[in-house]
Amino acid sequence: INRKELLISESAKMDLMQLDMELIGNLERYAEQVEDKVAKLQRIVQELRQPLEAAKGKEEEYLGNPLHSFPLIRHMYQDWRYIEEFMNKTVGEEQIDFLRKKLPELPWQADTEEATVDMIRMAETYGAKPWEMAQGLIDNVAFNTTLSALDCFEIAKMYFKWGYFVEAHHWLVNTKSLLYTEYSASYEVLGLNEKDVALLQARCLMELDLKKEAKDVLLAHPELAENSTNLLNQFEAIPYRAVDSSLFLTEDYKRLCRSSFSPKPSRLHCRYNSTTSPFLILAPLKMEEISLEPYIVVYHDILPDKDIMQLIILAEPQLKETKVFKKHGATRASEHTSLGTFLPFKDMDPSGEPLLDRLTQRMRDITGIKLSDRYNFIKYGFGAHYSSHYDYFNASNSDTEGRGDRIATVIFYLNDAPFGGATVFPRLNIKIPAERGKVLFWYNMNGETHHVDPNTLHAACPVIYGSKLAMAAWIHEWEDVHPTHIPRKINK
Ligand SMILES: O=C(O)CCC(=O)C(=O)O
Ligand SMILES: [Fe+2]
Repeated sequence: INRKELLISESAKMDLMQLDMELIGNLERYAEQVEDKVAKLQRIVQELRQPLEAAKGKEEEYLGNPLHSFPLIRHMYQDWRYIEEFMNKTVGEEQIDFLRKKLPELPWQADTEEATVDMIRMAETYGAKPWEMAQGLIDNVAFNTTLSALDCFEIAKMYFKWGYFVEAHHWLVNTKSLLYTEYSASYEVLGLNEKDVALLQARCLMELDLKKEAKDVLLAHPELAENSTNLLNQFEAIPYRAVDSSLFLTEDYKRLCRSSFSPKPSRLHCRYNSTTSPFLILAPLKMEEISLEPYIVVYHDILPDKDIMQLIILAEPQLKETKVFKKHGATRASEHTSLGTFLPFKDMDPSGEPLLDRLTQRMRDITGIKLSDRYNFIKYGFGAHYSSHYDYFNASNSDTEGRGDRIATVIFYLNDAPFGGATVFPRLNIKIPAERGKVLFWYNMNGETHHVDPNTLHAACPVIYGSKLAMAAWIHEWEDVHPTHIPRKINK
């Protein structure tokens, strides 16, 4: 398994499940071996006890019989030595070894942290309450799964780390109620105990200035009650120093992503564009103008199913992690969690070239301008997102050299992402649901002045269920742009 792909690639997760199954089987064999030893020990206990039980109350008479005293002496001399040996013998060493060897292949702490951040991003973006999330309910999508007390505790700890004490406290309350209601014999083994939960809960309450409540939590716990005053004083003396969260979700982003926000039917009507290319006079185009400044338009039904299928077949085997990290002050935030690949790629199936050429030509017919040489195929799985960003660089770099900045963006939607996954423009109150066959096009820069337009800030909402397949491509300023085809300020 490529570690980094653990969170997003389905095949990596499949491998992980396979390994989990193997480890469970191994643990079961271990338990059988231990059981076997226990069964033997219990049988021996019973056998050894029998003669003594028989002698109870008539010990002298019993020992007078050499047929009794001989076995006693022999047994005492011999058997206990063997029993000691047997007791000492470890069982299931093979299984312990197997587990030890597999440990390095298991997810690491960083993987768990990232997965926890993804869960929190889902909860925050879609406004899912801890108990809803624990029941598998996110933004009105019901999953057939639940979170355990251990899962909830992890989320609580992450919130605490960031100094989100109210949220941490909610998740701790949830952890507690799961601790009590669930069959929890295994929690002790798995390192979760009520004491730790209560301690963190008291700490949260102190940070929230709820001293009395904090004390009550400690008093309710037998191991903490005695020490409660001390603990509270300690908490008070050293206030917790929170670590910056790496979420950076704006209210507008959250509002737009939620299913409670449905895109307004655009007041601008669909029209048939037959101006950019003679080709389109014959085949008019269904276009939906979403905004005039910046110019944003959605084209419907211009990607045939056959092409979509072929694109997916081409790209799937090539998908790699495309995580983009951006520095936000002192922390590195994962901006973008998805799998991706550029098309074309080296040694691509030759049938891909004509397909991509056809797409480029199609977009040129439609928009009047030529897309860059490469398409960026993206696959977002559960929780995968792209946080708010601009597509322009507004700086010179290797991408802009000789061809200018990304003046326009095209997004092809290659499947339906019915739950989450919309593209949103938080500053424009615009939401484009990810629907198969649609093409979204917009200008990042003013068509005349080439000034970058900060209102083009956009993002991809986290995917709640299934995956989202899309393809992005960019048009650069000086790259075969036919200025007559750039819409002028239409609304004047
Ligand atoms: O997937 C989306 O909806 C947006 C992707 C995007 O903004 C990008 O690739 O730059
Ligand atoms: Fe973008």
